[in-house]
Amino acid sequence: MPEHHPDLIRLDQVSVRFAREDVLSQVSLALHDDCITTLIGPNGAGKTTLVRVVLGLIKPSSGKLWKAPGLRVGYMPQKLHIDRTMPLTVKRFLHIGLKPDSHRLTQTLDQVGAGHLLKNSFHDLSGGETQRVLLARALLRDPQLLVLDEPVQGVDVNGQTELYQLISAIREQRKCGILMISHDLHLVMSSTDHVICLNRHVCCSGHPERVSNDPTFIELFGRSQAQAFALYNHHHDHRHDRLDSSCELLQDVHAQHESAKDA
Ligand SMILES: Nc1ncnc2c1ncn2[C@@H]1O[C@H](COP(=O)(O)OP(=O)(O)OP(=O)(O)O)[C@@H](O)[C@H]1O
Repeated sequence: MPEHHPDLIRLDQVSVRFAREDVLSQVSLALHDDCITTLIGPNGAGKTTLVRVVLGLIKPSSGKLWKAPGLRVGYMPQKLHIDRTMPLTVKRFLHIGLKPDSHRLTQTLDQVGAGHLLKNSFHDLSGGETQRVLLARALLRDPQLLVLDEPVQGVDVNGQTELYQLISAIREQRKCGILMISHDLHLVMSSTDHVICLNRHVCCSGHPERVSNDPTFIELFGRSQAQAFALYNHHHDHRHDRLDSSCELLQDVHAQHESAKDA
């Protein structure tokens, strides 16, 4: 990782234990300004748990977590369940718990290609539109670190590529750090600076190319996946060195729902 990119967060030998089982074991990592770090690993590998540690939603059972003082974090959750009986436009959704002025709101929605959705019902958005609105919500915090938990979930293949391109563009424009969970190695590798391959512990980490050739990566994902990536990596020709907590949000949504019921 380039040394001129300051650390935003450092984990030192962090372990998380649920019901006497180590879900994370002695994980050490650093997240940097203006760098995309992609977290990969099989189901149940502890990826979301690690993200929740980074967000401060889970306290490590042991080890240390350091955050840059005053760090602003924007979080795009994997899923968000909002009661459909609650009428909710995109505009209202983006105001919950945040107080963006209308210029900033419009500007941010435009940045994610969702400016035309402002007055639409949040419930009726497509998968890709929902992800863009969730991304806009994370960006409204003007984050120094953007944390994206499977940002293309529920999006069709073309939409996935567009969303990953959008994430790269956001990093280019804002120079923020990005931590992203992804299963789409072939789509994200070209814009990723650093890959962490997790299976409850860090199996291997580093530059995408190095990780794809690591025996533990091949063991975890299979040779065909590794070869598919190697092929992709061989053919592309661009540079590698340049790419709110859902709990809070849900609490805010429920508070609004309760006050709407009381009114
Ligand atoms: N609060 C909890 N209490 C007990 N066990 C938990 C808790 N949260 C997660 N786990 C367990 O920890 C393990 C890792 O879960 P986690 O959601 O972090 O994995 P993941 O890598 O994000 O998986 P996926 O790719 O399927 O989303 C799983 O076995 C899960 O059941």
